[in-house]
Amino acid sequence: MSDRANALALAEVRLTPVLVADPPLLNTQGVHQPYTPRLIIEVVTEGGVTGLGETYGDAGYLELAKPLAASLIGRPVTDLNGLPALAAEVCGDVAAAAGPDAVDVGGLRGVRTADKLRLSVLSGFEVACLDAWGKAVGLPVHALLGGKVRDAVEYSAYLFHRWAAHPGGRGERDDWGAALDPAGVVAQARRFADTYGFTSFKLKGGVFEPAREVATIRALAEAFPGRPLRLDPNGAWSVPTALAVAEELGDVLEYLEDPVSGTARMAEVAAALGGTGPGGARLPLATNMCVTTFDEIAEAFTRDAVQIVLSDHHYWGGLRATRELAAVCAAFGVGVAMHSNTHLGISLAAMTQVAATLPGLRYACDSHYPWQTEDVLTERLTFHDGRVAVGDAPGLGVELDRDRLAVLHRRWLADDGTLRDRDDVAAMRHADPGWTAPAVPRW
Ligand SMILES: O=C([O-])C(=O)C[C@H](O)[C@@H](O)C(=O)[O-]
Ligand SMILES: [Mg+2]
Repeated sequence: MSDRANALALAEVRLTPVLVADPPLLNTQGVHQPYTPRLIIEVVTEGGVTGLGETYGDAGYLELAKPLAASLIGRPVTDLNGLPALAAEVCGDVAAAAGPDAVDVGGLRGVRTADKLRLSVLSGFEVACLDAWGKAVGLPVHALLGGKVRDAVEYSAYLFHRWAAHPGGRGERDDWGAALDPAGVVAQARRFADTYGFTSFKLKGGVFEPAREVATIRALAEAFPGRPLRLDPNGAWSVPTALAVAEELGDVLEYLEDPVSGTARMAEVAAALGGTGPGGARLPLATNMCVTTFDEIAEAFTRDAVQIVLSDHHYWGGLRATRELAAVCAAFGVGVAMHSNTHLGISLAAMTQVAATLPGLRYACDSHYPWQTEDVLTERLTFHDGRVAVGDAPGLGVELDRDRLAVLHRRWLADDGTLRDRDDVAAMRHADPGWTAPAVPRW
């Protein structure tokens, strides 16, 4: 190996699970726990460069990350195409943990398959390797992906019905207050717009009966005339309910996200929707639930079940897989945008780097980041005019704050295991002891 290649070989990989404060955000499954698990990955090259990655931190992901971390030692950071085969070889047979109908967090992340679990883990390593590679050669990650086509990536305000505080005084308190009716959600949207400059708005639905959520979208449309609005009940509605909501809101929605559960029902809704929406065009359906793997694309696209796929680089297998997804979507005339789950700044930087390289990205991306008051970076990423600037600093352009990392890791160590897996249903039981995962369709 040349000296240069040797310097790019991996000498050390560090895994640090953390628990991150999360507000009491409501969704159709329940409510967010006061702390959510994330996994921070550091890869260190022989040349002394450290790359950062982040992915889901639930126990099942962490278990796969350990053997993958060990097997990376000695391999070059540039060997990204070798990661899937390596993960398949060393991560063991996780099929038992992911039966045929398994889902993650009640379906909020779509199906749970062995392949997808592996991809969700290796994506964190891919990002860390890209960061290290970029830092080693003095190039931003977007350059390693072929170069940026925009200088800033637009994000939407991610609106949630929420309580002022977690039940029983658990967790941290923030100053957002409750948002449980149209006025509360409009006030939340106003603060997002004023603070971050967001001009498009997504409401997490499926929490209250549809008429109440329709009224909230109407209130948002009145408060922000002409602005793109989305509603996402996470598959909680029946086909007739979805069609009724589409009929009522077709003139103000940019798209309707996962109104129903599963490709077959999405196809039914899409087929029935001809003629609604602005100018008589069909109101598009978006998903981050029924198309979350390459295996699910063929059926969904040939049945015209979805018109926009919300990619999530974590579970699609990384930044390069996200670009492959975008290419497949483009070939089928399907739009692409970006989904988010609670995440920190490393993932926001990764999302921004890859989004900057996608020519066909026409929708503002989702991000939970403004809800996260804690981070592991020395400097938080910032939104201006609803956008994150795409810098040209080497790698992801972010730096780890070791003290913050240690604090959030200590919280993970101190937990007795109840918060190490995201469980919105269990969190809801602190407010409503009889709460169980709602049957779908809920309405
Ligand atoms: O668009 C989505 O479905 C999501 O962002 C999934 C998340 O889990 C969301 O429901 C949440 O944070 O409660
Ligand atoms: Mg969604």
